[in-house]
Amino acid sequence: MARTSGWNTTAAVMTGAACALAGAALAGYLLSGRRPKKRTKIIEMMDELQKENVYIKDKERVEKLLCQLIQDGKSKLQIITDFDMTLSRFSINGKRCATCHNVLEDSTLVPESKKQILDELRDTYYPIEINAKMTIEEKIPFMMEWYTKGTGVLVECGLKQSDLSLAVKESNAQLREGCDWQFHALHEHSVPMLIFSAGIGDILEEIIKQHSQMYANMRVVSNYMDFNHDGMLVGFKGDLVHTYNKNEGALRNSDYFTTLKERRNIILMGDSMGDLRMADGVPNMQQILKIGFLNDNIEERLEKYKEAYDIVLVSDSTMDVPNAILKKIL
Ligand SMILES: Nc1ccn([C@@H]2O[C@H](COP(=O)(O)O)[C@@H](O)[C@H]2O)c(=O)n1
Ligand SMILES: [Mg+2]
Repeated sequence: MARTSGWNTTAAVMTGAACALAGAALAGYLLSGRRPKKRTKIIEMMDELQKENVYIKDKERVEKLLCQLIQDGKSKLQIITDFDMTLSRFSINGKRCATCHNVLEDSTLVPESKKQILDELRDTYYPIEINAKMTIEEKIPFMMEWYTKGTGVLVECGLKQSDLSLAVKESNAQLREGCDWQFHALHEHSVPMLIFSAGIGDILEEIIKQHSQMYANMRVVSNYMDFNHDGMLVGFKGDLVHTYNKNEGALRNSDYFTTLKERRNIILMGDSMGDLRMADGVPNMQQILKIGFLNDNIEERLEKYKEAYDIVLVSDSTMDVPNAILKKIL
């Protein structure tokens, strides 16, 4: 078991009725002579949640949720997460990291003439994706247009399956710090993880393989490439997944959620308002803790994110908060 000694104790202390324990304030009191501020709640006791970039609008709700998730334990838990800019990093030293699409679009596999078209598409549609004023319904036709045109251009580039690995290697796509620990821990504790992405499934898996590991408890729903017998890209399989249709299609005819029906508690992680719909197909859901990474257009979107996500992490390049919560549940 890959547990650190710290977590066994913490997990034990935090179970069941012990959720409202007072913490280790006595030492501070004896040292300072001043009456310490009592920390009686889980959200107060978790250092990761005290950071300035962590926003929790309804602390009472999150406290109750955390208590319930901890009390119900790992056997009732499943994870549903977005990939690009949620599991993967948004930027490194101020430079944007590649999304799955960018891995190909910016690679040497794509001729300059096509790059120009793809750049123009990105400049047109990405501002719409992150626009704080438009509704999801207003954005959907634009996302359909972007994804249809963009994948169409990729198909015209004569991409080969055998080139994908090198394209990922040469890109700056990265996983957030702490993903490796998280993937390993979820696998060790047999907690299922659904990765629901409007990126490109083949690239997503390659990024995970190169920077961590694909485990048996992971299931990916995404846009997968269709290659012919010669390994040339000829199209994309199935219905298109874009940023704002994650509530439909892909999982409708699948038995994924039904086989997990006893796992009624969800931790959902995403970076867009569309990601909030990823758990729409879960039957008999009991608790859902929504953790949102806000990476871009921050000021304009913060209020909406605080309304929609239980915990909002602003410009955070790590998995520290989700992992701290998982350490209490697993
Ligand atoms: N041509 C495109 C199309 C989309 N993107 C970005 O991909 C992300 C979608 O993947 P998720 O895992 O987050 O669902 C989204 O952030 C789009 O901006 C792109 O870069 N190029
Ligand atoms: Mg994303």
